[in-house]
Amino acid sequence: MGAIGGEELMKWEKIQAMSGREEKILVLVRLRPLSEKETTSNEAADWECINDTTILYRNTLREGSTFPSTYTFDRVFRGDCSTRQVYEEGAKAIALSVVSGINSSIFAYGQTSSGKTYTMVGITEHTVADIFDYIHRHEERAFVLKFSAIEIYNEAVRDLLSEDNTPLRLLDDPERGTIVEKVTEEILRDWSHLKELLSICEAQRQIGETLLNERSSRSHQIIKLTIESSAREFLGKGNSTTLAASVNFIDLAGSERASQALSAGARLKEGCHINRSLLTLGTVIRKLSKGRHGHINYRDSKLTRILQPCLGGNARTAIICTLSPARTHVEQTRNTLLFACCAKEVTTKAQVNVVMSDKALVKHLQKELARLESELRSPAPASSTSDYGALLRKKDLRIEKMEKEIRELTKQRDLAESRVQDLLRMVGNEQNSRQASISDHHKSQEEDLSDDDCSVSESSSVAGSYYPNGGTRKFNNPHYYDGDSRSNPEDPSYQLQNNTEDHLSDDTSSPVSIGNKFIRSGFIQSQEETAVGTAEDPNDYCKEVRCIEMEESRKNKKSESHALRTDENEETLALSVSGDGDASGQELMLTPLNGNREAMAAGMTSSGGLKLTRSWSCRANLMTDSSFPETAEQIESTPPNGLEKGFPGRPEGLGRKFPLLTYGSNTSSLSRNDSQSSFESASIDGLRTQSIRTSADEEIPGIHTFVAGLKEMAKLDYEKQLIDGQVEETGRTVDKFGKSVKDVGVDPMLPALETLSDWPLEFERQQKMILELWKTCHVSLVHRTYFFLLFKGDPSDSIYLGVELRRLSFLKETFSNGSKTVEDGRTLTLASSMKALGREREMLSKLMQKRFPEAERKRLFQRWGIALDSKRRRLQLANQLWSNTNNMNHVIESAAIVAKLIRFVEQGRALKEMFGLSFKPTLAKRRSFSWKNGRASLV
Ligand SMILES: Nc1ncnc2c1ncn2[C@@H]1O[C@H](COP(=O)(O)OP(=O)(O)OP(=O)(O)O)[C@@H](O)[C@H]1O
Repeated sequence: MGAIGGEELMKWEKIQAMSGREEKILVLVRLRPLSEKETTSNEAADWECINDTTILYRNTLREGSTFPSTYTFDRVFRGDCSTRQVYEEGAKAIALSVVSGINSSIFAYGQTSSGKTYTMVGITEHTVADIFDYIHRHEERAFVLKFSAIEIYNEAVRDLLSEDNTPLRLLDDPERGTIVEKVTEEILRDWSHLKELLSICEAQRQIGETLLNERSSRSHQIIKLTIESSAREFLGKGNSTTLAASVNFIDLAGSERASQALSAGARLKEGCHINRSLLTLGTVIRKLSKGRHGHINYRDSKLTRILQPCLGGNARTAIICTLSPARTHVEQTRNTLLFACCAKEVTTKAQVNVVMSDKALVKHLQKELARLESELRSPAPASSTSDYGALLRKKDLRIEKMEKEIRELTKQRDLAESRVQDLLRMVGNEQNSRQASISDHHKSQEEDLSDDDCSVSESSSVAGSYYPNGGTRKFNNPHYYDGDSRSNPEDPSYQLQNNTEDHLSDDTSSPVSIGNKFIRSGFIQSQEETAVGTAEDPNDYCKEVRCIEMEESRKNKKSESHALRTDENEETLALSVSGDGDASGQELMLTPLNGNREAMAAGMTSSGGLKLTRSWSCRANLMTDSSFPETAEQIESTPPNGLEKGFPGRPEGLGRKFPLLTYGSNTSSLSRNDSQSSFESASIDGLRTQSIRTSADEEIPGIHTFVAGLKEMAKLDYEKQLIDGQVEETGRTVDKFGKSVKDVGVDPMLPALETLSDWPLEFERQQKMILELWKTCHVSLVHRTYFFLLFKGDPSDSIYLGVELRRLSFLKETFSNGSKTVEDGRTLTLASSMKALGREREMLSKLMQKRFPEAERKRLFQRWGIALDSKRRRLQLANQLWSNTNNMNHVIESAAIVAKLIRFVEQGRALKEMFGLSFKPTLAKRRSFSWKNGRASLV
């Protein structure tokens, strides 16, 4: 015995030498035949496989030339191909890599009913049958086969082989990456046993589905087969090598858009999560297809976290895209093909996974040593000088490669160390802030009575310091922001405002305790990672949150250290927070860049702080110090844009999906999110409430959630228009101004947006309407601030502005009729919205104590015309915020103050791009638009 089997060793050395090569994901397309139903309803089949690699769209006349008519992939399968053929000629080579110790995965992607499950069941069975066959032919080796099955539904992971329905947690293992905790594994003994398990699995799925509204296509199912094999001869003798790899069979949820299958409430929530996983998958594939530059957002969904190795990592991967040929599904088919095209470009680098016993490793090294020694001893033949040269070059290359690896590893180590440092610091900060918030809470309770502005709990502060004409203008005129005085009393919005918001915002009868919420702040972000109603361990939150926190803190640091670049000829406002460490001397300023020197002279003391560029139309106001010239009637009489007619105006329509603007009567508390710098008014976002809330009292979704809600809404809105026929099949939205906007920003796979020809003017107009409607509908100030800071006039903002306008118009109409709307089981009325806004103002007033040092607060009070000896000065200020939507200075400064209060760190375009809200136009020349461009429309 003694020596490890030479043959054995050679074998895995050979396999290892083969591994580590980059290869592209194999993309297969399978067209199913028309279903019986489709045939009965005389559906036309528009797609045809014209050879083994090309699929053709036959109906090009109908679509014009907007889309390509042929698509080429590694292999395409016609409707009459069997699953056996798809396996043999497509997936088999990849799937069976697993027996050589190489991880592999087979995905099925496509819309509902396109044949994903039909295909995957067959592929799984054929693979397992072949694996068993392989095992029988290799009796010299011992195999252990394990089988597990999980389902991801609404971002909750469930073990399909366990009776226990408790959602499973994801854990980050330093060696194995993200793993699912405690997945039941069945040891497989034969194929029929697998069949049995598959049927158990299927039965479980069906039971689960029944519970989950019978929506089979809503979940992602991952079946994993792990194979460990070692030479039987050496088993148990401590000197064997083991190959260990897994093959994953992934039956993804239907890729169709949520609104086509879902309506509201739980279904909407479901769709939202499905979208989250599928959208993230789409984004990840799209980013990977462009090369592995920059951050890949695997961690944004459970699906991509679990499947990270299969997407660009250590695995061989095949994606089977299933298609329906029916004409009515053309859009979904196109989307699937678009996904397939991106997937084609993604590369993975699979390695052979060898687990070597210590003894085997020692033997291997001894052998290697002996070989090198003998090479040294026996001089090479004289003729082989050139061989030496080649060898030397090879070695040099190897050394270079190893040095690179060392550098990479050192970098990783440094990063890990700095993360640990960050974590330690964070833990320390959290403890400090916990204590601070507890004491603040007590203080603020006392202060509610006395409103004594003397305590300072934080070292930075905010006070608008930029004023038109370069001077420091005192806001000592209480009517300075009183835009309402010019409103038309006939105007329903005027009535709404005057009857309600003003007096309600003074309502301080229900103080909200936030002290305890501050303590939990570090956990907020993690809830985005958490399923609704899942009882995940708080440690899990903690773990996930901290990663995000570190990410955030890095981002924050970055944004604090450099100002955003803007076009040189673009006059831009910068919002600067100085950070010189002196609490009393710190200021947040609205500062003009490139164009208003007087303002710079007016006490601008920024010291390399955070700068927020913005391009909402403010120049006119800055220059003229006047309010909007338009009266409320003019604004009112501005015709709604053409898309308004698609507005459903009924609770079960799009109106039900207006979470961003709805005010729940049952969400009464507000709190702070330190990690995300966000702050949510009571019920800003129904979607968010549905998606990530574990306790309504404790959660404050941040900007990520806000953005997720926006995107979802934009998507639903688009789909609504599609259904109503306002969007052509080509994906163009036509509004009454005759402009067309391509369907982008709605689908992550669609890359382009056409610039509106006179977008700057249109932006001005829509912006004004939105500002008015926000006030009329008592929209959360935090929502307004997020929106205002995110959408600054880029052409790609048009989608979001349009959606916002339609939602607000619906809400206004609902409220002015005295009607209510139901959103996710909550009844929303004008009164509940006003109440929520009142609570939000109160909460913001409390945060002022924490965020602004005393001197800063005083300055703010003076600027906003609040007597320093008056009672409840902070609340007075909070009540003034966003109260005059006609005055852009007011709006800007209100946004600045709220941003500071909620610790919103705006990172300009980067932020939007980070969230995937920005989409570059391709056809028309992109026009840079800033407040400078918008001037004409305002003066
Ligand atoms: N290639 C095919 N040949 C014949 N029938 C097919 C084919 N593909 C799918 N079907 C049939 O179409 C129907 C829908 O297929 P399947 O359930 O696999 O779709 P799916 O994409 O998995 O849908 P979901 O997303 O809802 O799970 C089934 O009745 C199936 O038998």
